[in-house]
This record gives sequence, C-alpha cells and structure tokens, in this order.
Amino acid sequence: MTEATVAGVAVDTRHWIGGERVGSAETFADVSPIDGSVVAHIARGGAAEARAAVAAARAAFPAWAATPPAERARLLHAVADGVEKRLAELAIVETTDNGALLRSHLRGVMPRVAHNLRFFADWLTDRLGHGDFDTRGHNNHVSWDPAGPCVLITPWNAPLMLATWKIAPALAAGNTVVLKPAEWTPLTASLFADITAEAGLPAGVFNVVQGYGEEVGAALVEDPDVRRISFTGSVPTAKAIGAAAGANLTPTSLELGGKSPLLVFADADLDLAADLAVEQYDNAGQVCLAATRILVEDSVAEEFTAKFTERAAKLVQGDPRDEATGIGPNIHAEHLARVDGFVQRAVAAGASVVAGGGPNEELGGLFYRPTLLTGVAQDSEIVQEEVFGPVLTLQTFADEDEAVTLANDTRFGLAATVATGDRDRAARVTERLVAGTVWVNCFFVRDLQAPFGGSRHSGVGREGGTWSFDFYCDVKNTVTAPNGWR
Ligand SMILES: NC(=O)C1=CN([C@@H]2O[C@H](COP(=O)(O)OP(=O)(O)OC[C@H]3O[C@@H](n4cnc5c(N)ncnc54)[C@H](O)[C@@H]3O)[C@@H](O)[C@H]2O)C=CC1
Ligand SMILES: O=C(O)/C=C/C=C(\O)C(=O)O
Repeated sequence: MTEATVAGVAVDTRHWIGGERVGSAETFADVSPIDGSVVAHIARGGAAEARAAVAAARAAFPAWAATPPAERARLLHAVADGVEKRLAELAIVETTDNGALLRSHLRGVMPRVAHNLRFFADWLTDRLGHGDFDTRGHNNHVSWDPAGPCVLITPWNAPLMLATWKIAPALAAGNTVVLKPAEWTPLTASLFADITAEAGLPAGVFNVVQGYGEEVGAALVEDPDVRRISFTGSVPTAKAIGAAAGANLTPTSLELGGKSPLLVFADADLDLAADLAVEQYDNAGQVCLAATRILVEDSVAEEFTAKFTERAAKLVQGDPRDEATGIGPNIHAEHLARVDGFVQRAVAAGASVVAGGGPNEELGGLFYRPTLLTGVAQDSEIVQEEVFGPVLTLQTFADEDEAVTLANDTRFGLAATVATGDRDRAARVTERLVAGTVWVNCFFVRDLQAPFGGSRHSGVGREGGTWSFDFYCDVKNTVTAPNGWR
C-alpha cells in the first residue's frame, strides 16, 4: 500500500528521498486519537532509508548552497503559497492524526506554518549579514555559510508547525534537510513533501523518512555526514541523540519539555489570572510551554480557585473537529495511561482532586478530564515531572521570595508566567526566574524574532530569528586589512 485516504485527503505513506517516493518492506499502523481507527499504514524506515536520505541530502547540498539567497527565498515563499492553498487539507489531516482542535489548525497553527516559511525567507534576504564592523581600520565581514545536511526530529503535539520552525531556517540558510516526524503523527510531513515538490524545490533538498525513533531516528543521528541535528521532544531521547551526536561532534539544538510555573500574586487581576490558568489545558495539555504549576499567593488562593474552577467547568470536551470543542483527546492510549498514572500516584500520595482526576467516562477513548490537584508536596513526582496532559497542580506561597523559590525549584526551565498588578514586582520577579521565556500578564504571545528554547533540562541552545541562522550555519568572520589589495 502506498497511499491512504485520510479525511478525504490522499496521503502518500512512503518516504520522500531524493525527490522520489520510496517504500520499505515493513509498515506500521497510524492510529487516529479521535476514535482509535487505523487511518494509514506507513513505511517503516530503518538504517538503509536513513543512509539513503542523508546521501540524497548530501548530493543536493552543493547546488542548493550555491543557489542565490533570493532564489532560495522565492522557493520558500512558493512552498508557503502551497501550504496556504492546501491549508484546509493540512488542518483536517493533522487533526485526524494528533487530535488537536480543527479550528486551531485552521485559524492558528497552519497559518503559522506558512508564516514560518515566509519569516525565515524574509530574514535571509532582508536582515541577515548587515553587520560589518571595523577593527583598527580592518573590515570584519560576518557571513552565515550553509553547514550541510541537517537532520530534524520532531514530536507529535504540533507536528507540522514545529517541523517548519526548523525546516524553514535550515533551507533558507542553504542547507539540505532530512525530516523524521514522530511515528504517532506521520501524515502532514508527507503532504508537505508533495508541496515542496510542487513549489519546485530541487530533488534531495528536502527529504522525509518515516518510522520509529529507535530505528530510523537513531540511524539518522549517528550518521557522520549529518552537519546539524535539531530535535524537539523528551529529555531521555535528547540524551540518546546528544550521545550519538557527540561521537561525530555534530552540533545539536535540543528543545525539550517543561514544568513551567504560573505565579499569581495577590495584586493580580484574578479574572485574567484564572483565564491564563485555564489556557494551560490547550491541546489537552500537550504543550511544552504549558504552565502546569499554578502558584498562588495565600491570601487570594480561595478566590482564585473559585474563578478557575468556574471557568474549567465550562470547557467543552469532545470531538476536536467540532467548533464548540475546547479540549480534545490525548494522543495515544500509552500516553493516556502515563498521564493517568501520574494523577493516581499523586492522589495515593495525598493530593486532593479539585477538578477532573481521571479519564472522561462519558466520552471514553482517549479523553482525559481537565484536572486540578492541590495538597501536593514540592518534591513530589506530580510537581517535578512533566505530565504532558491536561493536569495542573496548585500550590500557595506567602511572599515573593517563596514564590520565586518554588517556581525555580525544578530541573526544567522552559517558560514562566507572572500575573501581577505591580510593575516593580514584575521586574524583580522576572529577573530572578530561570526560564527561556517569561510572560507577564499574558501567555503564548510568540514571535519568531524572539529566541526560543529552554534552560536546564528544557533544552540546549536557542532557535528563532538570528539564533536559528546561528545554529544552522557555519558562521564565519572575514577580516580584510585596510591595505589588503597590494
Ligand atoms: N515539545 C516538547 O517539549 C515535547 C515533549 N515531549 C515529552 O516527551 C514525552 C514522550 O513523547 P514522545 O513523542 O514519545 O517523545 P520522544 O522524545 O520519544 O519523541 C520525539 C521524536 O524523537 C524520535 N525519537 C525517539 N527516540 C529516538 C532516538 N533514539 N533517536 C532519534 N530519534 C528518536 C521520535 O520518533 C519522535 O520523532 C512526552 O510525554 C513529553 O513529556 C513530547 C513531545 C513534545
Ligand atoms: O507554538 C509555539 O510557539 C510553541 C510551541 C511549542 C510546543 O507546543 C512544544 O514544543 O510543545
């Protein structure tokens, strides 16, 4: 089988290597989290497919690297045009594959996919490399040279959006790419390959291999011809990738999980704070940036909790294709069991369930009730480990010092959100928080110009804007003497 029809859209289930569709002897089943149906049988790549894809990327590299930046940018805009043309198809296929809300895919996520491509195309032509400077009359010229084949390994929670954060700057910079999407969500990567071909991207510049991380993924990151590896996913996988990359000294960019805090001070607008807290259930809690630890000042904890539970109770759980749905299913039965395991162990250890607390029995399947737990100890598993489901904890603090201490007492450092009505407090607190991104009285305001990444176990390196080009390029400084032309 080489093709599946998913929600009325034809999807090729093979790899995309060197501008051709390539099958594998074995396939794996792709299951929709909405109803548990098998929607496709996908080529299961291994070492041979990984090698072939890297070889194709290597062969295409010299010509693509030599393609003038304006032409590379034009082609990326053409890919973005293709995404916009097929936006509705990409949205319904992604929803079928990962269960996230169709309305978000239609109005937020897929437009961002096109924007990712346009943004890095424009950055390449308009903003990169205008930084010559002088040293005692000598001219320093900094250039961002393409590095070579890049392996991009991506997760299932926002498949095409997160992939194009990496694909766009890697290609804009003149690199070639091998993308390995998550095995739970292989479909939109395949549609995207079609779109790149339709846009005229030369063969081998963009390649997709499908399969399991431990198989084709491991083979890709071990390949000595790979010049960059960018990964988004879990900490254990990041460690395995880092070890393999270390053997070849391949530079890696790692975007990992989080256990981010939402600090609610007594001087905050509590309606806003409660809105921000409920927002953390987006994508059924499967967002690395989610502020899953709510920290509330003692004196307003009761009032805040009442406002929060009132809002959480209004969340409509159901089919992610319905416009009214606010929270859909989790990704996979294995993942749901993991999420529930965290909650049940927390309850056994003494946590109180304020909301939710288990699977949604009425809906069945992979729907987990939006959950809030209190009475949790700072050193407990539920406070320290990333659940990656619709599960929040609430703790209280007495003062600013305690708030910051609790917020920073984690091995992660991806993001933090502060709700306060006091500008000076905001300045003091944000300065002390350990996080790659801090929001004040807002959440998830994202701009590709900004650095994105995590501290501690939330990641290594930053991407976004110039940081992406710094990672995907060999940055070179050329110094020319004032009398250098003798
Ligand atoms: N953006 C984020 O920060 C994300 C964090 N997570 C965290 O990870 C947990 C597990 O989710 P998974 O999708 O299973 O994450 P994962 O880290 O296992 O998988 C992410 C990607 O890495 C690939 N991969 C797995 N093992 C590999 C290996 N040895 N070499 C190369 N590639 C490999 C997978 O095939 C997938 O494409 C979640 O519960 C959550 O805590 C998951 C997804 C996104
Ligand atoms: O959409 C963004 O700007 C960031 C999304 C990041 C994730 O959802 C993730 O990696 O989990």
